[in-house]
Amino acid sequence: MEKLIVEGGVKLEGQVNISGFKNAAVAIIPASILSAGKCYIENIPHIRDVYLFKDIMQELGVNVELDENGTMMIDSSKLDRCCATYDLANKMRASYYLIGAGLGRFKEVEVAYPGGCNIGTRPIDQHIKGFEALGAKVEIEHGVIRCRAEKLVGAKIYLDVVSVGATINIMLAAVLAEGTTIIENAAKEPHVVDVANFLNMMGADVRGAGTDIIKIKGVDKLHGCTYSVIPDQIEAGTYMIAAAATGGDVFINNVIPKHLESITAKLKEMGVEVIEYGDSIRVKASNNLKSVDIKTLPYPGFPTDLQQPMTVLLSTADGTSVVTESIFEGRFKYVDELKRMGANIKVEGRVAVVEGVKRLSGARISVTDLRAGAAFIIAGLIAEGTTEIENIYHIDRGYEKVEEKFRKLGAKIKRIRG
Ligand SMILES: CC(=O)N[C@H]1[C@@H](OP(=O)(O)OP(=O)(O)OC[C@H]2O[C@@H](n3ccc(=O)[nH]c3=O)[C@H](O)[C@@H]2O)O[C@H](CO)[C@@H](O)[C@@H]1O
Ligand SMILES: C=C(OP(=O)(O)O)C(=O)O
Repeated sequence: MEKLIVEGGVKLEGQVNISGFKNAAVAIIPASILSAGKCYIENIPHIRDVYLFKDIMQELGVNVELDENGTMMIDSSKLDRCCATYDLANKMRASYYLIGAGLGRFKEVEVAYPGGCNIGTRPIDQHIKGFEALGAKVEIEHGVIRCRAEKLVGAKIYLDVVSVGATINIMLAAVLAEGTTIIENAAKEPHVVDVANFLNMMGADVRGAGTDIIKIKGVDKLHGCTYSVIPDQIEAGTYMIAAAATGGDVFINNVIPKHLESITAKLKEMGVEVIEYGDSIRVKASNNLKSVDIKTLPYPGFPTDLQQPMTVLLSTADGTSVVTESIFEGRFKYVDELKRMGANIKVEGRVAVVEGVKRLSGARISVTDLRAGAAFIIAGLIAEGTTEIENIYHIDRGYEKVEEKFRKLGAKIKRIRG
């Protein structure tokens, strides 16, 4: 078992380059099977979820190669059905995109129920509602989701909750359907737009992604293409928060500042200087951070995926902050571990009341999910003494070269076996 050992007390300084967006990559990779042509996807991060998806695709019979520079070649010309077993699909959330993509291409698909971070109940009823509206018959038996359709026909689908996964999955199923599909109350997250742009690059006709109404005119066929994944909004936000937490001065490069506006706004409210350049952001912090209230919301609101790092930042700010998690009811599980480091946080349901303390102290802690892992690294960086972080495979799901990037900023962090 690998662990991360973090020594606290260093102000982060220097430059960090942000990788391709995990949540876009893990949708674009399966989306590529909608075409039998070759796709070259650039800026794919070298992370565990991508490697898992590569395994899933290879197991399905797709030819996939990923080079060191992050270009993935996907050739699904030999694929004649889409069937993903429990062992593959259960390892990650995004495996559910094989349902939309497989249904779109073959009108028939079998995928085991998805896994992913344990942060709440995470139903998929809105995905199913969308597939059914397009004409598919959906059955769930023995943990396997089976969808079949004689043909898929465009429909108007109103999502009862704003769901990134359902929006993307319905887009995937609809691009080769007959007629026009309209998704109302669609998610507007940057990766929804990225997937739509990728689909259009393959010859699809998707309009309105990034607004809450997406129109998809079905086309007969898609072709291969070359596409580059957008920078990771959540990785960028994590380094912004880490810079602020350590009182550092960091240039975060290869970002789209617009995607980071909610984080920038909150950091400024706390008294942190945030300067935007074309494709980089400088975060320059002082040691006196003010408390602020946070409420997670669908984009352009504050992202739930940064709630955990943000709560760590607030744990040593002056005064009391209220953090409301409105997306995933189980996303405060990590707080018990933070308390072992001296944080003063009370959780009631979806609300955490954070009383800023003078300092955290290093402890042995265990990662509960991906973003909790990132949050614990930040906690270790601001704590007095040594923090030992266990179960770091969660972090490797979504952060490329994590200790290398933090070390380049001056952090004392190393990975050990034991
Ligand atoms: C691989 C990926 O991109 N993961 C992201 C994606 O997850 P994911 O796509 O699973 O999250 P959703 O946007 O679908 O979930 C948003 C909310 O809708 C609810 N819901 C969702 C679908 C459904 O059919 N029914 C339903 O009730 C969920 O329980 C949750 O409360 O968006 C989340 C919200 O930004 C992020 O935290 C995850 O990092
Ligand atoms: C929750 C996340 O991932 P997933 O949806 O893959 O579990 C995340 O990226 O923070």
